[in-house]
Amino acid sequence: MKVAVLGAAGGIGQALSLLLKTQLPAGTELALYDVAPVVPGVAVDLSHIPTDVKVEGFGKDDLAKALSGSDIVLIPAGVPRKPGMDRSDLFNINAGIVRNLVDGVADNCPEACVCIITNPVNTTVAIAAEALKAKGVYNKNKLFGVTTLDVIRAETFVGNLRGLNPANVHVPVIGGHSGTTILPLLSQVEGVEFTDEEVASLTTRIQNAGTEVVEAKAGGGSATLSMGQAAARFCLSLVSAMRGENVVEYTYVETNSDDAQFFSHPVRLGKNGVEEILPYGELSDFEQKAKESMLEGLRGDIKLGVEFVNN
Ligand SMILES: NC(=O)c1ccc[n+]([C@@H]2O[C@H](COP(=O)([O-])OP(=O)(O)OC[C@H]3O[C@@H](n4cnc5c(N)ncnc54)[C@H](O)[C@@H]3O)[C@@H](O)[C@H]2O)c1
Ligand SMILES: O=C(O)C[C@H](O)C(=O)O
Repeated sequence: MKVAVLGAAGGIGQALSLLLKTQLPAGTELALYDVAPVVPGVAVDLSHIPTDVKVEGFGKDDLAKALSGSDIVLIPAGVPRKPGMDRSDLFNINAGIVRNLVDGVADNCPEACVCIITNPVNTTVAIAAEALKAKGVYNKNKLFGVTTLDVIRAETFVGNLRGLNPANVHVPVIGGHSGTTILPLLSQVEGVEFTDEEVASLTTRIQNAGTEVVEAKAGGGSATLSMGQAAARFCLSLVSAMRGENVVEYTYVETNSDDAQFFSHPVRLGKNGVEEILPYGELSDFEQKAKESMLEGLRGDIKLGVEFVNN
């Protein structure tokens, strides 16, 4: 098994690579690619940790070597937000970065599962899909927008509010990954009841959690450590599924449902990526209204990505 991290020298890339070096199964290869000249050093640094995961660093001219033979490609390459920006403000820079890297995936490891972290995820996943289609290698079961951070935040905030261990709390989060497109299904949290006021304030907190970090970092970037943890969880779930285990994660995938072309659902992962897209169940009146009012924006975000590649 080979896992490649593109953007491995960045805030997310380094945290994620550390977690993968210590948690991937023995015998895995971990390829770290970045345009930043520090990337070989990040790989050397990690290589001194005594696990049976072989780490190699690849500089900007070696994308093909980094990707060749990869089974899973994680993409956190690109610029993060500063205070006052929306995720959509990152489109101008990050759209081209994702397009180029996904072209590299199509040329060097077209069968790999591709996990997009770079914002705006609502749009960059559509860009990745269209780029893979243009190369004739798109498989909708192998393209994922990583929305796990919304899930782990929701679990943390609910656990903290109720004095529960967040590790034992499970909160479905559907939709997209920005503002009101992030829709936590608090009505489905087992064993916990919320007042209407709690639902409203928790939903807003989960939707604005990225901004909470951006403001707290005061110009120093966005979530990197919690995102590293979230992406590692998603990658390790995918690895387990590829090795035959039964794993379900919430992730932004092509559904072609009435909601939107791409939508976060509970997804049963398997040897070939998406095994089955599971229904997200019954919504409360609050959740149904919140879903209806965000769909147009989410569809617009997706259209922007489709047009970026095709126009
Ligand atoms: N999906 C999510 O939930 C989520 C969460 C947090 C951040 N993000 C997004 O992840 C992205 C990265 O955030 P970060 O904090 O790690 O940023 P960062 O600036 O710390 O790191 C980004 C890295 O990408 C590299 N890079 C830039 N262009 C590249 C290219 N063409 N090829 C390879 N590497 C390239 C940079 O050299 C840098 O090392 C941002 O777009 C951010 O908005 C997504
Ligand atoms: O908020 C951001 O810009 C980064 C990320 O999408 C997050 O949710 O933390």
